[in-house]
Amino acid sequence: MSSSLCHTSTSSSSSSPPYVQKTTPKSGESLFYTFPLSAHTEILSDSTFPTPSITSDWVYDYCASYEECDEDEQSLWNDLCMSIPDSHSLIPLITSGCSNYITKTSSYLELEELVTAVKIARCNSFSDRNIHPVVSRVNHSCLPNAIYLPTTMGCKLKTLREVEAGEEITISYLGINVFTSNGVRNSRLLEEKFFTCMCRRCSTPPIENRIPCEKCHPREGGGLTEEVEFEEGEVCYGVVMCEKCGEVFGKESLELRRKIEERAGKALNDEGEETSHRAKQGCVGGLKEPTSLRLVVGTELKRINGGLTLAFSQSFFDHSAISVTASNSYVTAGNSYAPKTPLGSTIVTIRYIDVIREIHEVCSQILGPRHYSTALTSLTIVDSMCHDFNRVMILGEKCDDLELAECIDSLGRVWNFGEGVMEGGGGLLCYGQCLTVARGLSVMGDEKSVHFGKVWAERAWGFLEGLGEEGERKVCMKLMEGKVEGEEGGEKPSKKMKI
Ligand SMILES: C[S@@+](CC[C@H](N)C(=O)[O-])C[C@H]1O[C@@H](n2cnc3c(N)ncnc32)[C@H](O)[C@@H]1O
Repeated sequence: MSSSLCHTSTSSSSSSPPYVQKTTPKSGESLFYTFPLSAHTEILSDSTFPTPSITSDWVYDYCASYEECDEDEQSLWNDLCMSIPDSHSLIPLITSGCSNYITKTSSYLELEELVTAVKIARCNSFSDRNIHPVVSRVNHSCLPNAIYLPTTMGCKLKTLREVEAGEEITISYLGINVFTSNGVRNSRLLEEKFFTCMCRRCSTPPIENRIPCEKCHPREGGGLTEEVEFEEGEVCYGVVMCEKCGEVFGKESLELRRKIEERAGKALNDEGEETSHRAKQGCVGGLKEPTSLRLVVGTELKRINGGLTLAFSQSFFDHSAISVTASNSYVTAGNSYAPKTPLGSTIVTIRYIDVIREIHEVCSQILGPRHYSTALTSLTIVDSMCHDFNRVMILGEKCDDLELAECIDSLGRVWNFGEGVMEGGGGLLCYGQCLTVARGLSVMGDEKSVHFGKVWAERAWGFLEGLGEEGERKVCMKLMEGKVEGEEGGEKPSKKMKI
């Protein structure tokens, strides 16, 4: 598409907006843009409704007959109340033609009405509180062509790629989970937004959860080694069947993999209420500072087919650390607090990031490098390292070169994963971390590092050019010119990650 033919601004000379709202059979009211748009163009900006809140108290107050409900109904009420964040918006009720609910403030709502109202609020609000008159009509796609960006007064939508005239505008409601498998994405959408997505990505075979074949993969007696992992030419992958030898993955093996995947997902999504709320809808996510968790470490050995011996703590599947080993012994990677007694159990305190490191090790060895759990746990580790690098650089010091090299190595794989799963997904997934390593390399000061710093800055620029904040863009531009951090009053970039 020629960019000269593309619409570049939302300020159309005609009085009607350059988009139309139409009803589609698959997803209800939808937004279509009338003109072609180039990548990273502002589509529209929107206001936010004032947001009176529906609190748990509110729900109880307006329950018609809680006292009169039978036990099952009361339990439904209780679940409903538990599920309402305190700042939930009342406005969706108005926008969805439920304004009669508002006028009923002096009377009570029936349970069924309220359940409907809360569902409407759930489906239409951003960050669990903001309703936007136009943007709340934008549907979801797992291959979105637009991104939601909050602003001080409301929000705006920008294109992620070129959009053809008359094409539907879509965003992702999934935050970082848009990089997960078809099954995970859809169970989240069903649970949180009450629909099943049927976008192009959902109807094609998944690539985000491919696992190495147990039969033709050379890993007798243990997990994959880093060395083997990345000789991708020799490694065969499949979701339920190996693409090369046709071996069907056994039930037990898939079950174990599913459990590991679930555990990783739980760790990634449980890291903080704030983060998971932010990641729920719209596109702003973010990884929090590592927090401490109390862990129960117990160990048992389990043999699965293919000669792989896995020693894992039972509590790994609840909230704990895990160990992988090649033989009958076991190790507790990086966890000096853990007891060396198999089947024993004790309570230890371990940092969140250390749990992620252990889970990542398991994901990497059992699920392989192409699996989203491996990539996303790796991203969390990279993000944590970037936090540390930023702290060091604020003090005017250089990053530890070995740590920086390790971080860059992992970031390269995360980037490739993002690019493979979604077009332009590398930037979407990790542009902030790319910028940090670019700074780290630039601060190193030698010619080679500065050169590689430019390469990483260019990667970040692919996203930041049209979608980043001004401060980030300035820093990125300086790094692309090969200017060392701090020169000419270079600003510190935000370490925040946006999804
Ligand atoms: C924020 S609203 C979007 C506007 C909505 N289509 C309407 O009619 O008001 C979210 C709701 O739209 C529907 N929806 C959004 N994306 C969808 C998709 N990819 N497939 C099916 N339904 C979708 C679901 O009912 C979802 O709960």
